[in-house]
Parts: sequence; C-alpha cells; structure tokens
Amino acid sequence: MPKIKQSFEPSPPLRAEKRVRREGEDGHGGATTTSQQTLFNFRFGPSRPSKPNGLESSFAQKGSGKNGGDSPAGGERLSPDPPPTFPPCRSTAITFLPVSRQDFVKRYAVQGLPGAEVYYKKDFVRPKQAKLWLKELESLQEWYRPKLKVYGREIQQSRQIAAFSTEDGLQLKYSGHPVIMHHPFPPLLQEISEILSSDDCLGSEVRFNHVMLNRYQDGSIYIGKHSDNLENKVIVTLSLGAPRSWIMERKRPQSSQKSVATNDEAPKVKKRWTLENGSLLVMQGDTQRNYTHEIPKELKVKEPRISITFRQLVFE
Ligand SMILES: O=C(O)CCC(=O)C(=O)O
Ligand SMILES: [Fe+2]
Repeated sequence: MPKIKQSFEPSPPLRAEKRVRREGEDGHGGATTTSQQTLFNFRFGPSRPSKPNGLESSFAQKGSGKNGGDSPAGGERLSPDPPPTFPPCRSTAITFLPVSRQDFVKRYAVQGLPGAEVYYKKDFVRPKQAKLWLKELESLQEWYRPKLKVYGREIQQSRQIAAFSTEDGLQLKYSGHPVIMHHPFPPLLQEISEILSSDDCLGSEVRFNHVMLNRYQDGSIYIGKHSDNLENKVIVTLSLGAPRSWIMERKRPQSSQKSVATNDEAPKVKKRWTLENGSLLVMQGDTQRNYTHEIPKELKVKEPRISITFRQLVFE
C-alpha cells in the first residue's frame, strides 16, 4: 500500500470501500463515491508520534513487508511475503491503553471539564457515511428493549440497545439486569473498531472488547443522568443520525471533600453541546468517577439516532 507522507488521510479500508459501493447500489442513500476523502475525516494532525511504551503495532506490521519477506542482501527472493503475523500474546492477553496521540488529544480536548478527560471531534465521518451506517445497524437482529425493575415493578426501557463482545463469556449488568451479550462483533462494527484502532486513527494500542449500541427513535427517547461503571476504562462514541444534546455535569463532592478553608462546595461544572451526526466522543481517565452524562428529551427531534459506544471493559 503506498504511503502518503505528511498526511493522516489513510488509504480506504478495502472492506469499508466495498461496503459503501454495495449500499449505494442497494439504494440506501445512493452514495456510490468510494473515495476515502468523501467518507472519512481522520486527519488528526501533522505528525504521528512514536507508539507509547514501545509497543509494536500489529496494524503497522501489516504493510511493513518485514515478516519474512525481506531477502538477504543481493539474494534472490524465493517466496512471496507471508500473510501478516501478529505478536502471539495479542489474541489471548490484549493490552488496553487509552487514547494518547498528542495530535489528537491536543486538538480535540474538551475544555472546561476539570477532572475529566473528554475529546470531541465533530466531523469524524462524513454525514452521508454516518447515515449509511445508521441504516445498516438498524437492520441488526440483536436490538432489544431491556426490562427494568423500578420500585418492584417491571417496566420496559424505551431505548433499544444491542450489546456485543469480542470474547465469549463477557458478562455485564445493566440497571441490575444481565445484558444480552452477543459475540463476535457484527462485520460493520468490527470494521469500524479496526478503523478506530489503527495508527491513522486513535492508535493501534487503543483496542475495544465490548460495544453497546443505543437507538433513540426520536427526541422523546433519552438517557438519564448517569455515569458508566468504572470498568469502562475508555468509551468511544460514534454518533449516527439526528444530532442530540449531550450534558456533562460534575458530581457533587462528598462533604469531606469540601474546602476546609471556606467550607464552600466546589463550583458547579455543567457543560452542554450537540453530538453531531458522524461525530466522535472519547471519555477516559477519571471522567466516569467525576462526571455524569445524559442525553435529554428533545421533542423537536423527529429523526432517529444510534450511538455506537466502543468500550474497553477491564475488570481488575
Ligand atoms: O447515546 C449516547 O451517546 C450515550 C449512551 C450512554 O451514555 C451509555 O450507553 O452509557
Ligand atoms: Fe453512559
């Protein structure tokens, strides 16, 4: 694959490109252009720093041609490059690391949220591509509305969800109920996950073992103020469809954490912005510990939205 220097616009991932062609022909939006530039917008910055902790990237190895394909000096090349190999430990013991690309974190850090580590890129995927992905995800068979127990009564959640993991046996509770977890990721989610975990994007050290989808039929469907479990070390949300408001609010400090000098509580911190169609949001670090988030009701919104939340679920 030819490498374009000074640019972080990756070559089109082959499968993603084929997929768009096929869907254009199917009439879902009719976009038949296959140029990467019209679909994705991963340009994060001018330079790619070296990988943190000296980790070797399995993605970087793919195109390096170093896996046995190099011939000895002056020697004849006897066999074609073998298929790429991966470090043997990767399939069983995956290392999870947060997003650390300096070009990304500097450029997309959300200001004004002390004690949180949040990044937002408004135009991660072209709006047309985001709509195509929304359509494809809507046809998944795994959507369901969990039943929740509220004051002893069973009610059905209005928001549809679908959950997937990379490994069998990953269990999760959702409002006290076991989540119906499927594995592996469906092809589209696997493709997007690989795009995110690439050196052209968030970095090959940023990997995911769980994805939770949320479907908001319209603005009457919402998600109340909450924090996700601390096991969610990194959550990367791709928003598809209707733009929706997003509110983050600092949790009230415990009384013991009040300023001793003034006995004042820490000032309220609340921030609201819109998660656009095709946008990318990253939450990591102490964000869940210190902040709640929510998507409020907005009755003026008439279109559906799907959020894909790629997660690093790590139980310590
Ligand atoms: O839909 C979203 O963007 C947020 C979903 C969310 O907060 C969650 O699934 O925990
Ligand atoms: Fe959440």
